[in-house]
Amino acid sequence: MSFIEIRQLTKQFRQAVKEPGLAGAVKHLFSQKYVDKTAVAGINLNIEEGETVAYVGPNGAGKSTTIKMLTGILIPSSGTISVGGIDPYRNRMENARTIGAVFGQRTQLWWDIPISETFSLLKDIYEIPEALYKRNLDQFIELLGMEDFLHLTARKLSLGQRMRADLAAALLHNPRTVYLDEPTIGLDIAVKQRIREFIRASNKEHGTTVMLTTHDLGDIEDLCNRLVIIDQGSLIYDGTLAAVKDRFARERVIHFQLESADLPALREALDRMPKVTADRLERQHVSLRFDRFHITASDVASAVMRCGEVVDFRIDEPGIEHVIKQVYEGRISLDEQHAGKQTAAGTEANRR
Ligand SMILES: Nc1ncnc2c1ncn2[C@@H]1O[C@H](COP(=O)(O)OP(=O)(O)OP(=O)(O)O)[C@@H](O)[C@H]1O
Repeated sequence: MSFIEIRQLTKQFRQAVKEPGLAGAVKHLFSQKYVDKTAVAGINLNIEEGETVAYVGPNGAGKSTTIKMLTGILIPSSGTISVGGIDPYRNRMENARTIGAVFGQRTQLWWDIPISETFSLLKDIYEIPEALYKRNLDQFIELLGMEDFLHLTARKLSLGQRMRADLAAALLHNPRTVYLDEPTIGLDIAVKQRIREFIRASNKEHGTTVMLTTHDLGDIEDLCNRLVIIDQGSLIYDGTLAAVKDRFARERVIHFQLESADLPALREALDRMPKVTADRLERQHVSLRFDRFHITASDVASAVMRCGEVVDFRIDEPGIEHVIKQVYEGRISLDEQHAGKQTAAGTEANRR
């Protein structure tokens, strides 16, 4: 049995349908209409203890809803969840003792209490032994650089300070699992780095299982050994980031700086070349996107040189950000991976 087991997990929300304007609002008072919105549509997922999983997808894909069901905040419409043998919703108290959660958009700190006192209250709530509390607190203060704002109330903290304090509060009791929903949103790069280092250290030192939702590809690259992509409530990929990169980093963009170019001739030449598209087509700047498995960079360059005088050129590989965006937008299908052809940890786990 895996540490986290999710079976056929589904969540539907009832959403009120209102016609626009005041008339619509009044009409709704007398005859309410609702539609059922499926936020999570039959997800199956196994996660082993100590894994660091990025749970990503476009806006509205169902990420936060899944995390809320895992933390026991929301009850599934159907399906089951087991986290370390516990059903998070039915055993909310027991579950809460073994997990930590950070929701980047909302703080869990007491607004009007100094951060140091919040930590001390959490010690009592979670019944953290004195020695462990002291050791964790000292380490967290140092790793997260919190010394300067421990005496301030949450209300007075900057976003970056607040996120660090939230993270420390979530991990003070050494939870076996942490759910991080956008933990680096809106933060500058220095604070992001600190937070990522802190999460890495916790995973390494305590074997904490980490499930992270993020729109920041840097978070995934720095922290996660497994990538799960969800779209419209369903899993569309479960594997490694490296596997996505290997398979899809086939696209290249070649940029030319030209003295001048015969654009109509170049357009005609491009029409004859498969899998080559123009990102930019101007007399002095041409950027062409091509599939390196279909055509070589030198063939693309030769075609451009026949239509103009090339002064300089450069070839770019697409970042993983671009690849994932294309997956979201449905331009790249990951069905092959999802069918289990790859051997990534996730798919292996899901076969068991
Ligand atoms: N309490 C709710 N009531 C009604 N619909 C909801 C509720 N919570 C979420 N939804 C809907 O469920 C879908 C999934 O929402 P969810 O917040 O899980 O997406 P997400 O992947 O976390 O998106 P984002 O990246 O924008 O945070 C969305 O269409 C959303 O409008």
